[in-house]
Amino acid sequence: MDQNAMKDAVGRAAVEKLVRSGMKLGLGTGSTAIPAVRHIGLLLQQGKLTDIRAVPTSFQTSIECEKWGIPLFTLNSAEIGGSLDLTIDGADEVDPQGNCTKGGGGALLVEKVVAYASAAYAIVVDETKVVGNLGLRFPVSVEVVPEARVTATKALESLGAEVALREALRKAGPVITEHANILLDIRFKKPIDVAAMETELNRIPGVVENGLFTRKHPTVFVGRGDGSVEVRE
Ligand SMILES: O=C(CO)[C@H](O)[C@H](O)COP(=O)(O)O
Repeated sequence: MDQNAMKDAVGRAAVEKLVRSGMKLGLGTGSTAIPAVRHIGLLLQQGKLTDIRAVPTSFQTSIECEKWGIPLFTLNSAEIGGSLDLTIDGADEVDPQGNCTKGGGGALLVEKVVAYASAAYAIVVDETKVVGNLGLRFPVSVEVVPEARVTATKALESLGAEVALREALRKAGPVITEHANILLDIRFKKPIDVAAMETELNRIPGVVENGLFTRKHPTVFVGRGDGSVEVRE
């Protein structure tokens, strides 16, 4: 089974198991979360789901919801009232405890606000994302105000990280996030205390948010090459 089919299968499995009519849903960003959004859209169009109120985590997700007619709100909308029943999102890496890193698609700031405002949290990944320790192979994303690029880089290096400014692919210069910030990608040489590091990174002046997600205990759906989906509660 190719990777796209695996992402489709894992997104569908999470929606089938967890999404119910009447829910207030956080919808994630990226190539694994979007098939879950599509499946919700399909079920709404078929009348198998009703009264879904969705909060998207990015421009990409909003566009996908618009395509499917999924009703969109913000966390501030009266219809949402700052809390969600469930969020489904992808991840860059997930460890055996369900801690994960996010932000490869640059949307970590709203993804974290939405995740931490959700009663239940589900992560959908393919099997290549499952690791023993976070942040050694795929970098942890750190969203920083542009004015703090150099000072934050030095502070991150003093925590033992290798730091790289995320460059845009088809534009000269850095990636600019949906909140007009830059992203520093940091990689560690040895395993870190992920919960402590999530707090520590946000203490650096100019850091807006970081891509370590350790305060939720998600249900993790892992898509495998043979087409099966493992559910880790
Ligand atoms: O955190 C994210 C975006 O900010 C994504 O969920 C994460 O990067 C995984 O994306 P993909 O499923 O495309 O690999």
